[in-house]
Amino acid sequence: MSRLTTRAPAKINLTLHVLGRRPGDGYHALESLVAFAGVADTLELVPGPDLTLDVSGPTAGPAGPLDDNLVLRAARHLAAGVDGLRHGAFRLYKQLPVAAGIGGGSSDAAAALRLLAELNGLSLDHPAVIAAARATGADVPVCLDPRARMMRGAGEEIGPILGLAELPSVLVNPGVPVATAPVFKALGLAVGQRLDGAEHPAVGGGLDMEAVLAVTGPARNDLEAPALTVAPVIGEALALLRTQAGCRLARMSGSGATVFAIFADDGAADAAAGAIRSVQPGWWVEPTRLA
Ligand SMILES: C[C@](O)(CO)[C@H](O)COP(=O)(O)OP(=O)(O)OC[C@H]1O[C@@H](n2ccc(N)nc2=O)[C@H](O)[C@@H]1O
Ligand SMILES: Nc1ncnc2c1ncn2[C@@H]1O[C@H](COP(=O)(O)OP(=O)(O)OP(=O)(O)O)[C@@H](O)[C@H]1O
Repeated sequence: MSRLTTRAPAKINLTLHVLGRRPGDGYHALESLVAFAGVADTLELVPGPDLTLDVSGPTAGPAGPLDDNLVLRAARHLAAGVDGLRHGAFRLYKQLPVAAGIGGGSSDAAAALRLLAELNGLSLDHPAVIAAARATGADVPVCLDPRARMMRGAGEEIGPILGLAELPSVLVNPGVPVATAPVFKALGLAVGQRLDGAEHPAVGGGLDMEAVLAVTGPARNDLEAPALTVAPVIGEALALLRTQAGCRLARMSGSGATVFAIFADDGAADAAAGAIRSVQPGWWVEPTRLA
């Protein structure tokens, strides 16, 4: 087999409810409606005897040391679970912002597992693939087959594909890296603590845009308030999106700092992206679709 390639799209939490903090590992129990954007990193794999990684692209530097890259970590986890796993040379083109709440590293890791699964004739629901995804990070399982779904538990419970309508959107990252752990910590929950009334509304399949807005509008991202204490500029990004014509919903993704807005149509999303870029030329601003 020659070169294999795949895209690693940005993950967007359209909603994120924190139900409490689990006894044992102290991870937070979540319910989140996750969708994926048209903007992506790209990953290729040239099969060969050595497991290696080369990273290029505008955000290659912030992604950190090669040896710690989530692509290699995921590959090592899979190799530990599959005797004689075939691997090779990965090449990652990194353009998603890093430490940004859009699961860039998780999506890269999941992309690596997809390519390795393809090379080795493993299905994505093979127990070793799922175990490697879980061991690599909480967001990796939902990124394995990147289509809109509910995610529960600490990220390990993945619901069926929902088949959401494509949502014209704009993603905005105000340029401040935000690490995930301090945002969860700022919630201030004790291990074992449960939050009452935090349940997520039921989400059906095949929703059109109005139905998605009807479900997501009254829902929340419970990490938005703690993230705002860590990076107040998130509030400026949200305010700027909310003043754009055709904005139907604006919210933070994941643990921030990236915020997204859903627009009435692609034209409104493009116009909003242009307007935001002209006011904030240093920010990462991408019109896209979520699904
Ligand atoms: C905020 C989300 O992005 C929402 O999709 C995820 O829950 C976080 O996913 P992630 O970045 O892949 O998270 P990991 O790298 O596994 O964990 C980073 C840190 O976040 C905290 N963490 C993560 C997930 C979770 N459900 N509860 C947590 O408390 C833990 O302190 C953990 O040490
Ligand atoms: N391929 C990669 N891309 C980005 N970051 C990586 C990668 N591999 C390792 N990292 C490290 O992982 C950390 C988290 O980066 P990432 O961009 O995945 O965060 P995030 O967008 O906040 O993720 P999430 O939404 O899952 O919380 C970074 O600080 C970086 O050093």
